[in-house]
Amino acid sequence: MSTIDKTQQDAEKRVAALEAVKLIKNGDVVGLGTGTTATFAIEEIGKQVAKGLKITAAASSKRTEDLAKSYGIQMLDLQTLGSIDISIDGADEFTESLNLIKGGGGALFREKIIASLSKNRIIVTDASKKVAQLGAFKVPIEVIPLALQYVMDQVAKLNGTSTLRLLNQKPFITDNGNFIIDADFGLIAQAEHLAEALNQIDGLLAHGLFIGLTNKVIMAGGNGVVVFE
Ligand SMILES: O=C[C@H](O)[C@H](O)[C@H](O)COP(=O)(O)O
Repeated sequence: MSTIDKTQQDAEKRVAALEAVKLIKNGDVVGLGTGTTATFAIEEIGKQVAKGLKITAAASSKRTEDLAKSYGIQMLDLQTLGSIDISIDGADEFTESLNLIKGGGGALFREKIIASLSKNRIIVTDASKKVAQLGAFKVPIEVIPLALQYVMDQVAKLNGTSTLRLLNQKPFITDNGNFIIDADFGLIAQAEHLAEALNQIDGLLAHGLFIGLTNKVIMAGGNGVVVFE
């Protein structure tokens, strides 16, 4: 991607994020996503908190938690939360039917917990994330390390090709101490079925197919903001 494209994409991410933050009300418990788009939302929430917005929040990753704290946002422990009023997060791909692939940043497990707890799940994206069919982006899968080969073999039975995610030539380690494999299933004809099949695999902590976990996608593109709900 050229610098101009990246600048345009960042501008779109920011517009979408700011639009989502307008939905937050005083007193809300807010779920904070992870990634570059969620970061724009967290920065804006921080500005609103400085101006007097009263909220508490839960983070989907250590880096989000650190960022939110740096903006003075009061953080809650996800472990003790029974419900979240609104969550704002990014996505790697989405369809008009509001199915997503998430986990490009490796935060999918906590993001899924936040989405599951949340009453109003908002996804913010630039226009590049909209697809007719999921699957050009590989499906991130968080795996308990000792089950790595087993999970890769099960993924192969579902016609997926697994690649262990690396960082500095070592396995990428999630906030939960696990590995990520990026699984290529090609274009996914029936995302619901694949999600169900992946859910059955022991040792697979979470996969990046988010099915029925989104209320609204706010997408910003060259022609302004489009909302899918
Ligand atoms: O684990 C990371 C998350 O699922 C992100 O929301 C996703 O990867 C999109 O990230 P970004 O907003 O940086 O494109």
